[in-house]
Amino acid sequence: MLLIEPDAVAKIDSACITSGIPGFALMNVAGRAVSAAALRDYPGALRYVVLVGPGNNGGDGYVAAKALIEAGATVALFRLFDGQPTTDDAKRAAAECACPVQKLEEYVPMKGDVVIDAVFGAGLTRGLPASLIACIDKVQSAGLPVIAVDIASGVCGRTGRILAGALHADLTVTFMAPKIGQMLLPGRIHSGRLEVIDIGTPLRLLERFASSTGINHPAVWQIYSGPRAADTHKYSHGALTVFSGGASQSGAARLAAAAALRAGAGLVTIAAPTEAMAVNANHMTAIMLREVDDQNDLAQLLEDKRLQTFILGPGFGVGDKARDFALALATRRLVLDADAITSFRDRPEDLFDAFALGETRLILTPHDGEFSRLFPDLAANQALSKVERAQHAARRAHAVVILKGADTVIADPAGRATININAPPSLATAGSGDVLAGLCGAFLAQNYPAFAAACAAVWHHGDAAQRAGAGLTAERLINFIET
Ligand SMILES: NC(=O)C1=CN([C@@H]2O[C@H](COP(=O)(O)OP(=O)(O)OC[C@H]3O[C@@H](n4cnc5c(N)ncnc54)[C@H](OP(=O)(O)O)[C@@H]3O)[C@@H](O)[C@H]2O)[C@@H](O)CC1
Ligand SMILES: Nc1ncnc2c1ncn2[C@@H]1O[C@H](COP(=O)(O)OP(=O)(O)O)[C@@H](O)[C@H]1O
Ligand SMILES: [K+]
Repeated sequence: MLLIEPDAVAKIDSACITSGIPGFALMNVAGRAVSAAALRDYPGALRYVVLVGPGNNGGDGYVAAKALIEAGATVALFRLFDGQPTTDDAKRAAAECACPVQKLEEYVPMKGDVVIDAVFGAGLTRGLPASLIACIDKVQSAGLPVIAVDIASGVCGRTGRILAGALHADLTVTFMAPKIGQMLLPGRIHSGRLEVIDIGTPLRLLERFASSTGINHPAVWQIYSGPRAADTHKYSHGALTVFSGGASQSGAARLAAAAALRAGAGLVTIAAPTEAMAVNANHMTAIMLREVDDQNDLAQLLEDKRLQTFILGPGFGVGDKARDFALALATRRLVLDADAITSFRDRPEDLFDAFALGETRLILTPHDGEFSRLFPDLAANQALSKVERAQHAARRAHAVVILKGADTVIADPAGRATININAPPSLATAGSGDVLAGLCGAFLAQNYPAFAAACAAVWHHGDAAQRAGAGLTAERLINFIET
């Protein structure tokens, strides 16, 4: 699904005008859609309180106020700052709205109020003024329902960040397409339920100015999935090898391996050190087991050219061995997770250089902590959004980066990115990252390109968790994977 950045809003606006669609016409549709949503969702409101700002977001607010009055509702309008609106369209909307204007400071919340936030939208450039923050506090402590126009005021539409204060909306009525900041945290939480309104912007303009970032969706990998050919065999359907840690840390590799098998990898092998052979053998049936202690054993394993895909990291332990193994696997497809990521904290370039040439074949799956070990400068750069951090990292590492969290971002070296939105919070459970690594390995082994494999893995991870419901454990999660 398309996403847009706030910068694109003004570009689309002027392209519409060039195409003969006046901005005021769009504003009218937008404002009327807000009033319709308010009447639909809160028909029992005693008063609709419209808070307006100086730009076109405020303009939408004047249109909504006018439409609500025409529908017979009681409306009160409060304006941030003295003076007239600053844009021609907003001036016209204000002039056509008969509702008396009061100062924002004068607003006293009353039971039965429904607040419509039309203060700032795509044009927010800095933290909120003190008078608005005071008003937000009043609204929020009175527990009033809030409908945000386009974006909840205070949320940055590019990063999802809150600079200084922001409203918590119950519903956001947004226009044209969702904004990136409504998908990333904490902006997603501040947006409440999101309703996207087609205000008549031509699709060709939307597509021209849409972000290269989209919402993660099966359309990204659909062309690579499909039924198995009748003459398939287990090697052609993806042979995957997962490296196990020592005897007491071997569970993570088994979780990854079991998830991969469930997700359709044809043949899954755990490569374990001698000390972990018995424990692995005790816990596995369909998964193969192979003894690999050191680099010599690994070199022997790699002589089998059918083995093209590997997972290294879950429970593996941090250190030289993880680093050496990862570098030895540089000509194969590799999912690098957990300890194996941390193992490169002092020499990340060694990893990046090893995978620099040829097709993208490395998937990195860091959570924020692991990310900051490999990319400390990107993690510390407050100007970057989570999407931008992942994009920079992917370019630098010549890898697909899955930057995990409640708003997981997947990025590739070419600048493509998706934001995943189907993951429930029940995934915050020990071992669920190992299951994700297994899913990545499964799709990579089935010859999905790395970006498609990563997107499919993250989506199926969330999908399985949704179906598993409450009381999720990593083991249970695996049983709900359906690909
Ligand atoms: N196709 C379209 O384009 C359509 C767009 N539509 C609507 O237009 C909205 C975008 O409108 P917009 O560009 O006028 O921006 P908006 O959010 O109203 O704010 C800009 C004003 O706020 C000011 N300002 C900013 N931050 C501030 C702060 N922290 N504290 C104080 N002031 C601050 C800023 O001042 P400046 O930074 O320039 O000094 C400027 O005056 C969009 O979200 C949607 O609702 C619809 O009508 C449908 C068609
Ligand atoms: N609040 C949340 N909502 C949705 N998904 C989450 C949330 N918290 C964590 N996750 C997901 O759960 C997984 C946790 O992985 P990770 O941090 O590696 O944990 P572990 O090491 O315990 O397996 C990641 O895929 C992450 O995106
Ligand atoms: K708003």
